[in-house]
Amino acid sequence: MGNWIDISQVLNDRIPVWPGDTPFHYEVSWGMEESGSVNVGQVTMSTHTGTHIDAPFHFENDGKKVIDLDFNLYIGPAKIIHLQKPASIGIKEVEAVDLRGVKRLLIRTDAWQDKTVFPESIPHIEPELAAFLAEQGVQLLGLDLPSVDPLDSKELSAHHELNNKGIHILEGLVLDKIEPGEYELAALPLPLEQGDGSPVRAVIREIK
Ligand SMILES: N[C@@H](CC(=O)c1ccccc1NC=O)C(=O)O
Ligand SMILES: [Zn+2]
Ligand SMILES: [Zn+2]
Repeated sequence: MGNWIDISQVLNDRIPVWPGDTPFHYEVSWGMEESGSVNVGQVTMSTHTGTHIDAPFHFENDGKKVIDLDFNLYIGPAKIIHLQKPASIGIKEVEAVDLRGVKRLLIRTDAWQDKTVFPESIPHIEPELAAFLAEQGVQLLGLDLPSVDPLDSKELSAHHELNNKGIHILEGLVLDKIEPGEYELAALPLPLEQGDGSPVRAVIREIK
C-alpha cells in the first residue's frame, strides 16, 4: 500500500465560495493573552465550501441530513477515472469504463484549474447517467467540481436524479495530479445533525 494522498482543498480565508454564499473565515476568538493558557478558534463557513459532501436535505426539504447518512459509504475502495475537460458527463463519456463492482467512482475532469477563483462554468452530470451508474452498483460519485449540475441550474436535475437512484455526492475534490486507477478512499463528513452538507478531509491511497 502506498501513502495516503490528500485530495482536499485547503480551507483558508482565500478559498472561493459559491457566488453569494457565506465566505470562509477562521479566527482565534479567545487568544492566549486573554485566556491565559490557550488559543481557541472559531470557524464560519458554508457547508458547500471546498471539498464536501451533499446530504439530500440540500436539495429536498424532507431529504436525509448528514447525520442520517451511512458513513461506511465514505470509506473504502474507489475507482478514479480521467475525462479530459468534457463538455458534460453522460453515458457516452463513461461507457468504455469497466464499472463492474465499483461502489465509489471519482471523476477527474481538470475543468476547474484555478481553485483560487470560483469557476464561470463547469461540465455537468447528465441526469441519465444516474440510472446507468446505479445499475452497475455505484453509490458514491465524486468530482473535482463544485457541483454536479450547471452552475446556473435551479432544477438541480442531476442532484435529484442521483439521489433518486441512491447515489451520494462528493464535490470539490483536488485530482490534478492523480492517475486513474484503483484506490482506497476516506472522506468522512462531520456528524452534523442538521447538516445539508459537510466539509470532508478526502484522502486516497493506491491499491497495489
Ligand atoms: N448545489 C451546490 C451548491 C449550491 O447550489 C449553492 C451553494 C451555496 C449557495 C447557493 C447555492 N445554490 C443557489 O442556487 C452544491 O451542491 O455544492
Ligand atoms: Zn454541495
Ligand atoms: Zn451539490
